[in-house]
Amino acid sequence: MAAAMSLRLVPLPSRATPRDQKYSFSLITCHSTTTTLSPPPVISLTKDLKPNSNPNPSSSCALHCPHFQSCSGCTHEYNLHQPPILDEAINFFKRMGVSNFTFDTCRLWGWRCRAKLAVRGSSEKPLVGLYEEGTHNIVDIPECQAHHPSINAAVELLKKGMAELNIEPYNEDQGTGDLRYVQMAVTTYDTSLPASERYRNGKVQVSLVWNSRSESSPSFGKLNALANYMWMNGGPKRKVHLIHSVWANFQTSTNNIIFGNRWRHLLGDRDFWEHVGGIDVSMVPSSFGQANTRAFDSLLSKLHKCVPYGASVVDLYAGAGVIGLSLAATRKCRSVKCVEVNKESKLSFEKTASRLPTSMDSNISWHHADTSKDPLSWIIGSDVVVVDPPRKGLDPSLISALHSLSSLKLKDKSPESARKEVTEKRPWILRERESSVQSNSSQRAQEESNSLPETLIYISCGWDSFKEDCKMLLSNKSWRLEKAHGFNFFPGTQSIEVLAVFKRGSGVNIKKKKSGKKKKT
Ligand SMILES: C[S@@+](CC[C@H](N)C(=O)[O-])C[C@H]1O[C@@H](n2cnc3c(N)ncnc32)[C@H](O)[C@@H]1O
Repeated sequence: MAAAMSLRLVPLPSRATPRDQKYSFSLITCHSTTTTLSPPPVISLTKDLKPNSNPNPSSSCALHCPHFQSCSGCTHEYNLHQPPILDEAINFFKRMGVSNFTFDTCRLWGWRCRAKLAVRGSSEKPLVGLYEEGTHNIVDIPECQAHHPSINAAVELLKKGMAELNIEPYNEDQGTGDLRYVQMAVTTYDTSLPASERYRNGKVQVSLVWNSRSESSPSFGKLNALANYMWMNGGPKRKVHLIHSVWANFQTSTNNIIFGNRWRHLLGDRDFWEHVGGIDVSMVPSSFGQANTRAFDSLLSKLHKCVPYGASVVDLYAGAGVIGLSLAATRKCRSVKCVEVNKESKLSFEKTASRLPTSMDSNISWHHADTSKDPLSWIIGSDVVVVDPPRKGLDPSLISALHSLSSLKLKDKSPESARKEVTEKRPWILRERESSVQSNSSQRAQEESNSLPETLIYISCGWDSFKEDCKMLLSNKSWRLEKAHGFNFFPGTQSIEVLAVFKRGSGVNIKKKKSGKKKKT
């Protein structure tokens, strides 16, 4: 069984030097145990957050993973509460004018609720894991400490099924074999269990990426047999109900894109629900989902506090709209527009929206669109812009649009002129209706306003791109950085998740500019 953890706050050892005492990190020690997973703790390392000196590994939170170094998934073994990048983040934000940067850490093991794993090797001895750094060799990671334990258990079951049914893993060189990848996503939302037991009893939605074009290919029988094996041995009739559902994805391409375009639900519940940000969230396997469900939930709690009640919000790079919809529900937003390029996310958005409280009076819509095309048209009319781009960061056209806002306001003083210039270009008006979804509890027509956003909330999983984007946003003084928080989304890796809140204008100067302009007219 995978190690679980307990966390406890302990006083500093009496031998601690005055220098050590400055670091709030020193107050935390971790103990790896073999007990089952407890509910996820969230620990805020906020007070006196200072760059780390030279932490002593022996008193730190260690990974304890047998695959460390051979597997490329984790890059550091000790002090998991303090990713090495944290020092740099603290210093960066200080330079950008934010000295009260906070960092929330979360569970250190068993945090990954979503994993995409390559399947290679042979049917008798399948390897299911990640690539070894810089090679095309797969490292088998049966005891991965980052995975939710249900993922490791489901992988073990999969391997047994492959061996029994003689299922050949994919061979990259020859393009032969059946099973290429597997995606394992865990739901920890089983309301029949007490809340304290839900996390550790997570159930797995298994997606088998099959090396064929469709259900009509000759190997479909084998695929069905494997799905049935997993269901019979891990489904609801077993003492330990591990498998939530089984899906197939068909992919024959020789490039390294994991999923093909064709999906088929095979067994179990089609609907997959999780509860984050105060709402029930539906996730189809083809849509983006956050890997660290609990840490995402704590990020959403913090994010909610940054959005005024009744605000009009645009959620760019929205996926299935989890962020936008959770804001709609918790902040009673006047309107929420979600913009996403992956059309597969639409279904999840619709299902999630259908479970929102019926009493909500909010215009909610999801748009299948590329944020980089005419981004200004999405931004105008919103009070708050939320961006959660992929690791590569914001599209340059979006940065330019965000830059141009202050000059726009100065130019277009009359609402009529702004409306004339901007409204005609708005994609949610011009695009085909079927590419968007509107969920409107009051049947009120979509409000169109020409207000410009005062708040920009940037959620980032790519530290390097965030730094560049942040510098760009601040460069022409159209935005200022108000606050920033970090989250330990990926313990054991170099990555952190950042939530940064920008306010429009450079502060005092904006007033001077406004009054100067007034005098002229
Ligand atoms: C980091 S994910 C965030 C998803 C969502 N905010 C969530 O938390 O579930 C980034 C999302 O941006 C989408 N995306 C990437 N490029 C895009 C673009 N140019 N326009 C719109 N969406 C894009 C991806 O498909 C993905 O769903």
